[in-house]
Amino acid sequence: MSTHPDARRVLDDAPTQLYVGGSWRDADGGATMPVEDPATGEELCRVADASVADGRAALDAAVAAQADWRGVPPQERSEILHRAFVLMQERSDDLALLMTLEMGKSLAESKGEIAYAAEFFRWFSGEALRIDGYFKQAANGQSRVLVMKQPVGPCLFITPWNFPAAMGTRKIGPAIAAGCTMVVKPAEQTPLSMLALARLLEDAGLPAGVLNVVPTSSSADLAAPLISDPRLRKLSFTGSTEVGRTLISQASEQVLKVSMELGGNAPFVVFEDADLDAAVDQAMVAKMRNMGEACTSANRFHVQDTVAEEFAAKLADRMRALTLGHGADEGTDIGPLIDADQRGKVTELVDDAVAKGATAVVGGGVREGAGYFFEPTVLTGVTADARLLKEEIFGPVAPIATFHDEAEAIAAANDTEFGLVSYLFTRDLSRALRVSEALETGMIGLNQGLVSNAGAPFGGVKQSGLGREGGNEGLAEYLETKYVAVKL
Ligand SMILES: O=CCCCC(=O)O
Repeated sequence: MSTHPDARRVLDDAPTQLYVGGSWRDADGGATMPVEDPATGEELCRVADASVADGRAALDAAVAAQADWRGVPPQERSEILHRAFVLMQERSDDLALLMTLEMGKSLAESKGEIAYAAEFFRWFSGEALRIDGYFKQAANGQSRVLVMKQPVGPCLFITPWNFPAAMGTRKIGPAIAAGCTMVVKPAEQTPLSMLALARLLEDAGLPAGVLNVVPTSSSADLAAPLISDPRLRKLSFTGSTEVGRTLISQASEQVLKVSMELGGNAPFVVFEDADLDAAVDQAMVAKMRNMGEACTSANRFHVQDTVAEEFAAKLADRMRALTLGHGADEGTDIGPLIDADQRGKVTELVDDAVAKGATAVVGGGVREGAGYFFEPTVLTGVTADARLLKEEIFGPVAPIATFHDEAEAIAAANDTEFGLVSYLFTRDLSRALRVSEALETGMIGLNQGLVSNAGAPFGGVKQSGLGREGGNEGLAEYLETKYVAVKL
């Protein structure tokens, strides 16, 4: 258990029941599941473990609330979101500590995530006021075209453990703005942050039944009947491509609208004309944010051969200087990975690269002792057949490969079935635009290692997903377009 002076209080105050139809209640039969501290492996508390029947009750509540909720004026929906934004800032310290306890990231990172998560409430409180349509004369002058936007209807959100608040608010924010009701199934490892968000939205005045939260240890069993229920109108998921594929196929039965934020394999491309120190600074952000447990994480570094050695040495120095520890402890830079499975996968990928000829300049293995720690690692001499160039690492490991010219860099960057984000470092404007046009990803960090922004369209191409979250595009995902042909 963390020695942070507020840890016990924050855990004792945290809601641990299901939130359904505006009431807090136990799961069917009183079932509970443990929440573990990944830094120590200890049980922090127990949370209600929703059954299939609890999931159905949550959808019943969302369906029952939909008719009234869509009639609530945009200004009221906007004000609820704005109050939620303010409350999130007021509660930031406690929400961040709760997140660190259940997820492991450092307190500074958790505070950063709470601030980022709150921005989705602020952004969509504005967007709620800008839902429009249009009226025009038909081309032949004989009739009129009236176009209106309406809420899609009840949604199911399946959210991940790596950003337990922000991946929720960027679905919940636009759904509230558009007038949709929802059921949220948070990740089994991190239910506390989502339940705390439900309490916050209740305090912000969100009417009963608009948001329902059902943590469960039986995700697939709970989700499947909801996805095949004809009353559900939309499914939004953030997580692996493998699970996303299954969900898309289940959703096809009812021709559900889907938004999928799936896996990534982000290339971080450094040309010899880049500002190398700035590139190293941004590499630390792109690689080490969230201990590398992010779909946006720089998965592989492609560095021009003339500067690769210098880049690797500078990156290794920065990685060596990081302090591993409990996320709630003063001075911790890097927390643990989420669980033994995740750490096992990272270990396997690093061992594979080393067996095929890579060298660990720093790190390379697990940190022994309690918790799921993995050392910050830089690998050089990574061969083209190493699995970690193709698979998402989701850990603090930076493999460095080299390229000779621009064409080779683009080919290497695009050599993946994923297409979420690329990072590109160059001081040559023409090259920056040329390469940006050639990169097959939904987002590009140009001379910066972070693309996240509530006001921008986040999302991928290829097998990284469908749809966009954030920006104006994020609201459109929750609106249907209806056209009325008007005979004068
Ligand atoms: O795993 C994906 C998380 C994306 C976090 C972000 O929005 O930056």
